[in-house]
Amino acid sequence: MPEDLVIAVQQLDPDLPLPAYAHPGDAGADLVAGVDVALAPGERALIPTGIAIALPEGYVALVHPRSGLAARHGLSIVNTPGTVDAGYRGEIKVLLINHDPVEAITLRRGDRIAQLVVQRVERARFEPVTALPESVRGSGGYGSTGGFQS
Ligand SMILES: O=c1ccn([C@H]2C[C@H](O)[C@@H](COP(=O)(O)OP(=O)(O)OP(=O)(O)O)O2)c(=O)[nH]1
Ligand SMILES: [Mg+2]
Repeated sequence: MPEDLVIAVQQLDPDLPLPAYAHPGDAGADLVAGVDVALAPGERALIPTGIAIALPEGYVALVHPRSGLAARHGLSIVNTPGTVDAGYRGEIKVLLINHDPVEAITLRRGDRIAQLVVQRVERARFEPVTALPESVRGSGGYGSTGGFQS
């Protein structure tokens, strides 16, 4: 097993847990809501998680929705996946949205609302050119290979 990457976490709200993996091998560490929330159908809200982190340079943390909450309640994240930059030292927040057309969603402080995926990331230098190298796909996109059968 590779060694864990150690990430410093500041607990802005000491009663809330650190991000935690539910199982060995999980990619996402669960984040909890720092407050009670009620979301009407279609409503969104920026929810604090009670933590701030210091990612090492060369890493990013992505805030992903939890699939169970999405499937059962229509709960997702507006800007999914949210991007936590390595230099960010503020509180991690989650921009939740209730996609259910009729049911409100009620969440309690401490409920697991999202998951944080830590990844290595490249820093690019964007270099202007007059022509790009050719590729098999070329400029085809947005359904150029077809869609559903129906
Ligand atoms: O789901 C998210 C997304 C972002 N952030 C924090 C960390 C990130 O480093 C910072 C800025 O995010 P982003 O770059 O996506 O937002 P922006 O609208 O471009 O703001 P800025 O101008 O501050 O970069 O906000 C979160 O806490 N949760
Ligand atoms: Mg930005």
